[in-house]
Amino acid sequence: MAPLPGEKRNSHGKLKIILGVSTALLVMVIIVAIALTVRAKNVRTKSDQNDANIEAAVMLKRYSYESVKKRTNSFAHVLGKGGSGTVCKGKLPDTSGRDIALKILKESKGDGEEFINELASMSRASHVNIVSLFGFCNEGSNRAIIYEFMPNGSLDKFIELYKFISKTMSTKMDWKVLYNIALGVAHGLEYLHNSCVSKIKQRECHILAKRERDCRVHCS
Ligand SMILES: Nc1ncnc2c1ncn2[C@@H]1O[C@H](COP(=O)(O)OP(=O)(O)OP(=O)(O)O)[C@@H](O)[C@H]1O
Repeated sequence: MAPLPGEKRNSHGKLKIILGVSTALLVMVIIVAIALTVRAKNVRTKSDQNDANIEAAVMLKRYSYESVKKRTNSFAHVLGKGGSGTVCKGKLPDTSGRDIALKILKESKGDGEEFINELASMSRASHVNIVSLFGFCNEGSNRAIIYEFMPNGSLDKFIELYKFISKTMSTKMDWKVLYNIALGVAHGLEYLHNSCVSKIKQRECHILAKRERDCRVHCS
């Protein structure tokens, strides 16, 4: 049965309403999608700028947690443990592949401002008798500091080993070696004391041995 003229007008009207609503919905979806894309881009740009600002402030390279985890073989080789974290051996996540000691800080709270400020003051200390900083990682609660690797570890253990070797080989300890170690450490401490890096003066310092005659002050 053919539709009555009134029914036909009615279904045309319904179609127009459906088309109108669908077009409005489509336009809304497009606007929301564009707004979300622009917002995500702004957030990304802001976070990139933030990363660049942090790197500039601390004058150190920032590495991702993933890259340091990979280059320390998932923190497999533990060198030692301190009050604030664990130190692992690894390689610098760059093409140099230099040996590093990575200090993974215990789960840390806060927005990391204090961590960044401390890194900034530590990174300003540069001296031949101070253990160098190579970089850092700051991803949420995953925070780590990358130091140059000191193959002979802490000086007290190195001296013990040196004493042991001298004893077993019936040789005398070379006082020149000890004198050079003491001189290097004194130079490092003197630099820290007289440099303008005020915050470092309040830090705990240890002596680590790189080679027989090359010991450096390590501020952790
Ligand atoms: N750069 C490094 N190279 C080689 N070994 C290291 C290095 N840094 C630390 N270690 C080893 O890890 C151990 C712990 O170092 P860490 O800096 O955590 O000591 P700490 O000063 O007692 O720590 P904290 O200040 O957190 O109490 C050291 O005694 C040393 O054996």
